[in-house]
Amino acid sequence: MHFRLGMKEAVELKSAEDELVVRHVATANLPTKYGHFKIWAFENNRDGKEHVAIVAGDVQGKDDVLTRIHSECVTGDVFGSLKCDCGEQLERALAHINEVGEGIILYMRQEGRGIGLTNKVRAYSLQDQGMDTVEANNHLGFDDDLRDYSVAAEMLHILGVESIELLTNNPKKISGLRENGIKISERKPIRILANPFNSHYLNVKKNKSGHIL
Ligand SMILES: Nc1nc2c(ncn2[C@@H]2O[C@H](COP(=O)(O)OP(=O)(O)OP(=O)(O)O)[C@@H](O)[C@H]2O)c(=O)[nH]1
Ligand SMILES: [Zn+2]
Repeated sequence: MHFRLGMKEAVELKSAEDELVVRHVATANLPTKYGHFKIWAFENNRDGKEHVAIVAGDVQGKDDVLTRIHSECVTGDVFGSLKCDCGEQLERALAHINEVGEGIILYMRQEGRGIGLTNKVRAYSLQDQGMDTVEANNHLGFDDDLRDYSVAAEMLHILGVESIELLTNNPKKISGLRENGIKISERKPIRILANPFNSHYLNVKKNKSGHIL
């Protein structure tokens, strides 16, 4: 049978297709050098990336759960790059949440603030030639930050937290999560000492990207 959708049905179909769906797929024990956690794997229809949650203790139904939303940084998190503060922030957050005994790290695969690893290396190459982080992104045709926090917010909803204390220096993360229905009772800063390779980067984060440093 042949039929045509009216405008109203077509619009409804489109919004149903666009609706964000995040699903919890599996949970397993994850012993680490920082302590024992559980790892939760999720899938979603927005970016198709494999975001995970690292969870200490029982967070379901709890208020003020200590939480870090960490954006993937392969260079910093894996290779110990000194160009940024990511690796140290991740280690600090894992150790701190383990100490407290209850908390969440969302490891979001938003490499390079959402431009991906290859483009971040392109940006680093421009930085080698004198540009700062923001200029390099703009030169490549990207905004300085492409991250969106809707998938992270849905992961927190699925984990069942009532409210969180967010470990961050980035006010955009706070507003991005709040816009997606997450209650943030407090912001907790992460203080990392600068080194000769990242001091300029940290200054740009403070002066151009609005980080509280
Ligand atoms: N495009 C680009 N991304 C970078 C650069 N340096 C680090 N990143 C990425 O930036 C992300 C981390 O974001 P930051 O702005 O450093 O910090 P944040 O996560 O927003 O804020 P905090 O919660 O305070 O850590 C990671 O995905 C890194 O890969 C860079 O020079 N260019
Ligand atoms: Zn980094």
